[in-house]
Amino acid sequence: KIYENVADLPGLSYDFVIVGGGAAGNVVANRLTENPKFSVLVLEAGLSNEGVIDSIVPFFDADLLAQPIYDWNYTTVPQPGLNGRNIAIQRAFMLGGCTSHNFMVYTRGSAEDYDRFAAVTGDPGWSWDRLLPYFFKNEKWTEPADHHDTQGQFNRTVHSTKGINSVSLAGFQWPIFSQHVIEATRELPEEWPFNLDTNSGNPLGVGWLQSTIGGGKRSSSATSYLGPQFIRRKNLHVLLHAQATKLVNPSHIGGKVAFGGVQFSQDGVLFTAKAAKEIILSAGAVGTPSILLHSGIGDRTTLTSLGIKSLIHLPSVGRNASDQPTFNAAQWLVNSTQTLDSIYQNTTLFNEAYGEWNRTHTGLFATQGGPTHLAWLRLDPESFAANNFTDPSAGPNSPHFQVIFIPLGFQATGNGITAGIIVVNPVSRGSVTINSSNPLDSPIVDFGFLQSEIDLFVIRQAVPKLLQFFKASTWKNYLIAPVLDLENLSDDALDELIRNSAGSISHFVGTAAMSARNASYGVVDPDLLIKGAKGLRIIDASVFPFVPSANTQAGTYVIAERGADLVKASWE
Ligand SMILES: Cc1cc2nc3c(=O)[nH]c(=O)nc-3n(C[C@H](O)[C@H](O)[C@H](O)COP(=O)(O)OP(=O)(O)OC[C@H]3O[C@@H](n4cnc5c(N)ncnc54)[C@H](O)[C@@H]3O)c2cc1C
Repeated sequence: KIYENVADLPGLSYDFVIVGGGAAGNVVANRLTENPKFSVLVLEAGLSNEGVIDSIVPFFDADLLAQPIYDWNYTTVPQPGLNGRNIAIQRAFMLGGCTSHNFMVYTRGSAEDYDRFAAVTGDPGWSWDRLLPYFFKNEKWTEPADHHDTQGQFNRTVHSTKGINSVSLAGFQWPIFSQHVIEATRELPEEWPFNLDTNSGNPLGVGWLQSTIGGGKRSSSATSYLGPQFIRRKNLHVLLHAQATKLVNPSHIGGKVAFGGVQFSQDGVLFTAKAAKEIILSAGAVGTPSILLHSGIGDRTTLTSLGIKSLIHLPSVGRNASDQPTFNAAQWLVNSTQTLDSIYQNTTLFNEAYGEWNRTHTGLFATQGGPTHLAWLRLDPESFAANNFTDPSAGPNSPHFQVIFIPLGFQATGNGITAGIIVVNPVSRGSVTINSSNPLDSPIVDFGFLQSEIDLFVIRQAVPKLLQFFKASTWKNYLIAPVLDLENLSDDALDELIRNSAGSISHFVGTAAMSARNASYGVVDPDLLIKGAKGLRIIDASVFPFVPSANTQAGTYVIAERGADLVKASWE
């Protein structure tokens, strides 16, 4: 059951207390309550997702992001790599976490990404082969809203229809634009090969977009893992408007620190939820390290200087943060009215599309207002060596950059298209720190964007490769002109443009990374237990040792599915 008010909860003592009802937290809550003997409380700081139309209609994703009440409204510190700009950090303040407001793009990454997790943690359980069953537990492959013929658009054998969270091909395909993208892959099969399914573990190439959408509606962790058949379980309680402040009642057991409960604030009043078995932090890559630091888990010197009693000296808390920078300046005006610009510029078309969605959950609004295809590509490995860089990818079958093809030029008048470039293996690292002992103060977040020259290099090298794609003859009568003449920019001018315009694709991870049991760094062991603590685990995007070469929700779901099994294995 979902509660809005702490006074309505039957009690405050549970077997498991999960902090954060986001991508990961709701998976863990669902899986643990499969066992009727386990009682679970989820503490979620944000609002309900129920009935929020901008979270339900896929096309309204951008409208939702523009509403501050559904966001934590954090901003980064000035980013030297972005010429000193601060950038907005989008983090959902609602049940379902970022899966309730994200762009719904479903991508898993490469097999090598997960094999690298297994290698750095020394636990083969994190390898692709061992995680594939967890991808399948998560994914419920669903026919697209328009029931179009999907032959040649995906590989059924790498998907599962038995999971919980819906995934589908787009319910509206932008046929003219899509045809050009596919035709260009035919013209340039060496550089831009078509890939039937980029979610097979071998992502290289260009493939059709897959999204966490089912029946023309967003499928979030709240609508799926807390769906009606689950949330009615007697042993599953979710409390909204409950912001965890810190872990409390520490004791020492066998040389480890155990915490008796989680302190949280509702309407300015503090309460404590007790966990008899485990506390699980799933507050995301910003929230989780903040709670740890306020609980005395982090770098001892920093904590002591803030007047916080240090309980576990773990300097890696809040370090190793990474996000994938994105550069969206490759835009063209096009000779077609069939782009998203037409919908945004024409109220009649907009209302017709909304009417269709309201009647049948089909049409333009049954898919997000974004990409039709994604490409995952490599740069020449020798170009890295020639510039004294080490190849940052997880292996030869993993990409260096992603391209998102969007039939939208962001034009006030006329029509256009955009091809966004994303650095999928950033080497730059940022941090989450605190500068006060008040847990309700905002943490200090640094993305460290483009601090390592190699990240800038990847974008600079990707630009000419991208321009080459749009030289394929199929585009000839379709493209009118580029919005910016990227082709004739000097390297210096391009670097400056990148630093002045790059932004975040909101794939922030790694702030409480897992590492091998005996490693001298890291925050959690391969079982996701906090080093030096007892009965305390982290299950969310904070534990990624590296960001996978993917959008991060699928990877987070999989960490949570396996994480839930690790918890169960300890207690069943
Ligand atoms: C704008 C945006 C677009 C994105 N688009 C995509 C996409 O298209 N595809 C994709 O794969 N990924 C996308 N992502 C990334 C993906 O959604 C995240 O990686 C994923 O949701 C992370 O899951 P999580 O469980 O770690 O954290 P979250 O999903 O953020 O969940 C954390 C939850 O904890 C709650 N919380 C935080 N602190 C506290 C506290 N102190 N007390 C109680 N509750 C707390 C939060 O309110 C939130 O509900 C996007 C992210 C954003 C922000």
